[in-house]
Amino acid sequence: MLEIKDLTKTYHGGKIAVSNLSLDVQSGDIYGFIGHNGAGKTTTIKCVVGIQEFDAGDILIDGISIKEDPIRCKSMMAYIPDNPDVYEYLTGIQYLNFMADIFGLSAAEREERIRKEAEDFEITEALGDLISSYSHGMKQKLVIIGALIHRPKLLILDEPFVGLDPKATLMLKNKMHQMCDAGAAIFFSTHVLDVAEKLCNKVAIIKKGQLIVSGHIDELTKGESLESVFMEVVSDVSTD
Ligand SMILES: Nc1ncnc2c1ncn2[C@@H]1O[C@H](COP(=O)(O)OP(=O)(O)OP(=O)(O)O)[C@@H](O)[C@H]1O
Repeated sequence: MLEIKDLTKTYHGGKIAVSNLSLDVQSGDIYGFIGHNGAGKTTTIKCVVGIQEFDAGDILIDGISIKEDPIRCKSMMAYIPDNPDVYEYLTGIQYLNFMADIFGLSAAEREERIRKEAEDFEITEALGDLISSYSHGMKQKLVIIGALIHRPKLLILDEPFVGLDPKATLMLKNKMHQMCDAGAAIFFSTHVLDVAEKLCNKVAIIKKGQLIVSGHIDELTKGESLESVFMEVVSDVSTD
Protein backbone atom coordinates (compact mmCIF):
# COMPACT_ATOMS: atom_id res chain seq x y z
CA MET A 1 0.00 0.00 0.00
CA LEU A 2 2.92 2.32 0.79
CA GLU A 3 6.39 1.73 -0.64
CA ILE A 4 9.20 4.11 0.23
CA LYS A 5 12.16 3.44 -2.05
CA ASP A 6 15.60 4.89 -1.29
CA LEU A 7 14.17 8.18 -0.05
CA THR A 8 16.70 10.96 0.40
CA LYS A 9 15.81 14.48 1.54
CA THR A 10 18.27 17.30 2.03
CA TYR A 11 17.18 20.68 3.40
CA HIS A 12 18.51 24.04 2.25
CA GLY A 13 21.89 24.50 3.83
CA GLY A 14 22.88 20.89 3.14
CA LYS A 15 21.30 19.13 6.13
CA ILE A 16 20.61 15.51 5.11
CA ALA A 17 17.44 14.74 7.06
CA VAL A 18 16.68 11.34 5.47
CA SER A 19 19.13 9.15 3.62
CA ASN A 20 18.34 6.14 1.37
CA LEU A 21 15.34 5.09 3.42
CA SER A 22 13.24 2.18 2.14
CA LEU A 23 10.25 0.49 3.73
CA ASP A 24 7.04 -1.22 2.80
CA VAL A 25 3.66 -0.87 4.53
CA GLN A 26 1.07 -3.44 3.48
CA SER A 27 -2.71 -3.58 3.79
CA GLY A 28 -3.62 -4.61 7.33
CA ASP A 29 -0.38 -3.22 8.83
CA ILE A 30 -0.27 -0.85 11.76
CA TYR A 31 3.29 0.29 11.24
CA GLY A 32 5.09 2.35 13.91
CA PHE A 33 7.94 4.70 12.98
CA ILE A 34 10.18 5.42 15.92
CA GLY A 35 13.32 7.45 16.54
CA HIS A 36 14.82 10.18 18.69
CA ASN A 37 14.02 13.88 18.25
CA GLY A 38 15.39 15.06 14.93
CA ALA A 39 15.83 11.53 13.55
CA GLY A 40 13.86 12.31 10.37
CA LYS A 41 10.34 10.98 11.10
CA THR A 42 8.36 14.12 10.25
CA THR A 43 10.50 14.74 7.17
CA THR A 44 9.76 11.22 5.89
CA ILE A 45 6.05 11.61 6.63
CA LYS A 46 5.82 14.99 4.86
CA CYS A 47 7.45 13.45 1.78
CA VAL A 48 5.03 10.51 1.88
CA VAL A 49 1.94 12.73 2.01
CA GLY A 50 3.20 14.95 -0.80
CA ILE A 51 3.67 18.22 1.06
CA GLN A 52 7.46 18.16 0.82
CA GLU A 53 9.63 17.49 -2.21
CA PHE A 54 12.54 15.07 -1.99
CA ASP A 55 15.87 14.77 -3.77
CA ALA A 56 16.06 11.09 -4.63
CA GLY A 57 14.09 7.86 -4.49
CA ASP A 58 10.37 7.37 -4.92
CA ILE A 59 7.21 6.94 -2.87
CA LEU A 60 4.41 4.74 -4.18
CA ILE A 61 0.85 4.73 -2.87
CA ASP A 62 -0.92 1.59 -4.04
CA GLY A 63 1.70 1.39 -6.81
CA ILE A 64 1.35 5.04 -7.93
CA SER A 65 4.20 7.52 -7.55
CA ILE A 66 3.43 10.58 -5.43
CA LYS A 67 5.71 12.52 -7.80
CA GLU A 68 3.82 11.45 -10.92
CA ASP A 69 0.20 11.56 -9.75
CA PRO A 70 -0.02 13.38 -6.42
CA ILE A 71 -3.78 14.02 -6.64
CA ARG A 72 -4.62 10.34 -7.16
CA CYS A 73 -2.27 9.37 -4.31
CA LYS A 74 -3.78 11.97 -1.99
CA SER A 75 -7.30 10.77 -2.82
CA MET A 76 -6.40 7.39 -1.32
CA MET A 77 -4.81 8.60 1.88
CA ALA A 78 -5.33 10.79 4.90
CA TYR A 79 -2.75 12.66 6.95
CA ILE A 80 -3.02 13.73 10.56
CA PRO A 81 -0.14 16.11 11.34
CA ASP A 82 1.44 16.54 14.76
CA ASN A 83 -0.01 20.02 15.06
CA PRO A 84 -3.75 20.44 14.35
CA ASP A 85 -3.53 23.71 12.42
CA VAL A 86 -7.04 24.10 11.06
CA TYR A 87 -9.00 27.03 9.65
CA GLU A 88 -9.87 28.91 12.82
CA TYR A 89 -12.54 31.06 11.14
CA LEU A 90 -14.66 28.03 10.18
CA THR A 91 -17.00 26.17 12.49
CA GLY A 92 -16.32 22.50 13.11
CA ILE A 93 -19.17 21.40 10.84
CA GLN A 94 -18.02 23.77 8.06
CA TYR A 95 -14.54 22.25 8.24
CA LEU A 96 -15.90 18.69 8.06
CA ASN A 97 -18.16 19.57 5.12
CA PHE A 98 -15.16 21.17 3.42
CA MET A 99 -13.22 17.91 3.86
CA ALA A 100 -16.21 15.94 2.59
CA ASP A 101 -16.41 18.24 -0.47
CA ILE A 102 -12.73 17.69 -1.27
CA PHE A 103 -13.18 13.93 -1.24
CA GLY A 104 -16.52 14.06 -3.12
CA LEU A 105 -18.71 12.47 -0.46
CA SER A 106 -22.46 12.43 -1.10
CA ALA A 107 -24.83 14.24 1.27
CA ALA A 108 -26.03 10.93 2.75
CA GLU A 109 -22.49 9.57 3.26
CA ARG A 110 -21.18 12.71 4.94
CA GLU A 111 -24.20 13.14 7.17
CA GLU A 112 -24.03 9.59 8.49
CA ARG A 113 -20.25 9.53 8.91
CA ILE A 114 -19.94 12.96 10.52
CA ARG A 115 -22.73 12.11 12.95
CA LYS A 116 -21.12 8.80 13.91
CA GLU A 117 -17.51 10.03 14.20
CA ALA A 118 -18.52 13.18 16.10
CA GLU A 119 -20.48 11.06 18.55
CA ASP A 120 -17.62 8.59 18.96
CA PHE A 121 -15.16 11.42 19.70
CA GLU A 122 -17.72 13.30 21.82
CA ILE A 123 -17.53 16.54 19.89
CA THR A 124 -21.07 16.77 18.47
CA GLU A 125 -22.13 19.72 20.67
CA ALA A 126 -19.14 21.81 19.59
CA LEU A 127 -19.56 21.32 15.82
CA GLY A 128 -21.49 24.60 15.46
CA ASP A 129 -18.77 26.61 17.22
CA LEU A 130 -15.87 28.41 15.62
CA ILE A 131 -12.69 26.30 15.61
CA SER A 132 -10.86 29.26 17.18
CA SER A 133 -12.80 28.49 20.38
CA TYR A 134 -11.67 24.83 20.47
CA SER A 135 -9.04 23.44 22.85
CA HIS A 136 -5.96 21.75 21.36
CA GLY A 137 -7.47 18.29 21.96
CA MET A 138 -10.79 19.28 20.35
CA LYS A 139 -8.95 20.53 17.26
CA GLN A 140 -7.09 17.25 17.15
CA LYS A 141 -10.33 15.28 17.31
CA LEU A 142 -11.78 17.41 14.50
CA VAL A 143 -8.74 16.77 12.30
CA ILE A 144 -9.00 13.03 13.02
CA ILE A 145 -12.69 13.00 12.03
CA GLY A 146 -11.90 15.02 8.89
CA ALA A 147 -9.23 12.46 7.99
CA LEU A 148 -11.41 9.42 8.59
CA ILE A 149 -14.63 10.46 6.84
CA HIS A 150 -13.48 9.54 3.33
CA ARG A 151 -12.42 6.06 4.53
CA PRO A 152 -8.78 6.28 3.37
CA LYS A 153 -6.89 3.16 2.27
CA LEU A 154 -3.75 4.60 3.85
CA LEU A 155 -3.67 6.63 7.06
CA ILE A 156 -0.53 8.55 7.98
CA LEU A 157 -0.23 10.06 11.45
CA ASP A 158 2.53 12.10 13.06
CA GLU A 159 2.59 11.65 16.85
CA PRO A 160 -1.18 11.07 16.96
CA PHE A 161 -1.64 10.50 20.68
CA VAL A 162 0.06 13.62 22.03
CA GLY A 163 -2.62 15.90 23.49
CA LEU A 164 -5.53 13.43 23.29
CA ASP A 165 -7.34 12.48 26.49
CA PRO A 166 -7.41 8.77 27.48
CA LYS A 167 -10.91 8.19 26.09
CA ALA A 168 -10.09 9.77 22.72
CA THR A 169 -6.79 7.85 22.66
CA LEU A 170 -8.64 4.57 23.12
CA MET A 171 -11.21 5.54 20.49
CA LEU A 172 -8.46 6.36 17.97
CA LYS A 173 -6.71 3.06 18.67
CA ASN A 174 -9.99 1.20 18.13
CA LYS A 175 -10.57 3.05 14.86
CA MET A 176 -7.05 2.15 13.72
CA HIS A 177 -7.72 -1.53 14.39
CA GLN A 178 -11.09 -1.39 12.62
CA MET A 179 -9.53 0.28 9.56
CA CYS A 180 -6.80 -2.34 9.33
CA ASP A 181 -9.27 -5.18 9.78
CA ALA A 182 -11.11 -3.68 6.78
CA GLY A 183 -7.89 -3.76 4.70
CA ALA A 184 -6.44 -0.27 5.16
CA ALA A 185 -2.80 0.39 6.09
CA ILE A 186 -1.54 2.73 8.81
CA PHE A 187 1.87 4.32 9.23
CA PHE A 188 2.51 6.56 12.25
CA SER A 189 5.39 8.11 14.14
CA THR A 190 5.62 7.97 17.90
CA HIS A 191 8.01 8.49 20.77
CA VAL A 192 5.85 6.36 23.02
CA LEU A 193 7.35 2.90 22.77
CA ASP A 194 4.68 1.26 24.95
CA VAL A 195 2.02 2.42 22.49
CA ALA A 196 4.00 1.15 19.52
CA GLU A 197 4.58 -2.18 21.22
CA LYS A 198 0.91 -2.75 21.99
CA LEU A 199 -0.63 -1.28 18.84
CA CYS A 200 1.69 -2.16 15.97
CA ASN A 201 2.39 -5.38 14.13
CA LYS A 202 5.49 -3.82 12.49
CA VAL A 203 7.95 -1.08 13.43
CA ALA A 204 10.86 0.78 11.86
CA ILE A 205 13.58 2.51 13.85
CA ILE A 206 15.28 5.55 12.31
CA LYS A 207 18.44 7.24 13.56
CA LYS A 208 19.98 10.36 12.06
CA GLY A 209 18.00 9.91 8.86
CA GLN A 210 18.93 6.27 8.35
CA LEU A 211 16.73 3.23 8.84
CA ILE A 212 18.37 0.98 11.42
CA VAL A 213 15.90 -1.92 11.61
CA SER A 214 12.38 -2.68 10.40
CA GLY A 215 9.97 -5.56 10.36
CA HIS A 216 7.56 -7.61 12.45
CA ILE A 217 7.64 -6.49 16.06
CA ASP A 218 7.73 -10.06 17.42
CA GLU A 219 10.75 -10.90 15.26
CA LEU A 220 12.57 -7.73 16.31
CA THR A 221 11.90 -7.97 20.02
CA LYS A 222 12.10 -11.77 20.46
CA GLY A 223 10.49 -11.56 23.89
CA GLU A 224 12.40 -8.42 25.04
CA SER A 225 10.65 -5.08 25.46
CA LEU A 226 10.61 -2.73 22.48
CA GLU A 227 12.20 -0.12 24.72
CA SER A 228 15.28 -2.25 25.40
CA VAL A 229 15.58 -3.23 21.72
CA PHE A 230 15.29 0.43 20.74
CA MET A 231 17.95 1.51 23.23
CA GLU A 232 20.27 -1.28 22.08
CA VAL A 233 19.99 -0.63 18.38
CA VAL A 234 20.22 3.16 18.54
CA SER A 235 23.31 3.02 20.73
CA ASP A 236 24.97 0.14 18.82
CA VAL A 237 24.69 1.44 15.30
CA SER A 238 27.06 4.15 14.18
CA THR A 239 25.47 6.45 11.59
CA ASP A 240 28.33 8.93 11.54
N1 LIG B 1 12.68 23.03 7.40
C1 LIG B 1 13.85 22.55 7.80
N2 LIG B 1 15.01 23.14 7.42
C2 LIG B 1 16.20 22.65 7.78
N3 LIG B 1 16.37 21.54 8.55
C3 LIG B 1 15.26 20.90 8.95
C4 LIG B 1 13.95 21.38 8.61
N4 LIG B 1 13.02 20.53 9.15
C5 LIG B 1 13.72 19.58 9.81
N5 LIG B 1 15.05 19.81 9.69
C6 LIG B 1 16.13 18.98 10.25
O1 LIG B 1 16.01 17.67 9.72
C7 LIG B 1 16.27 16.70 10.74
C8 LIG B 1 15.05 15.78 10.87
O2 LIG B 1 13.97 16.53 11.41
P1 LIG B 1 12.52 15.89 11.58
O3 LIG B 1 11.61 17.00 11.98
O4 LIG B 1 12.18 15.11 10.38
O5 LIG B 1 12.78 14.89 12.81
P2 LIG B 1 11.75 14.08 13.73
O6 LIG B 1 12.27 12.70 13.82
O7 LIG B 1 10.36 14.25 13.23
O8 LIG B 1 11.93 14.80 15.14
P3 LIG B 1 10.89 15.03 16.37
O9 LIG B 1 10.72 13.68 16.99
O10 LIG B 1 11.63 15.97 17.25
O11 LIG B 1 9.63 15.60 15.81
C9 LIG B 1 16.60 17.48 12.01
O12 LIG B 1 18.01 17.57 12.11
C10 LIG B 1 16.01 18.84 11.76
O13 LIG B 1 16.76 19.85 12.41
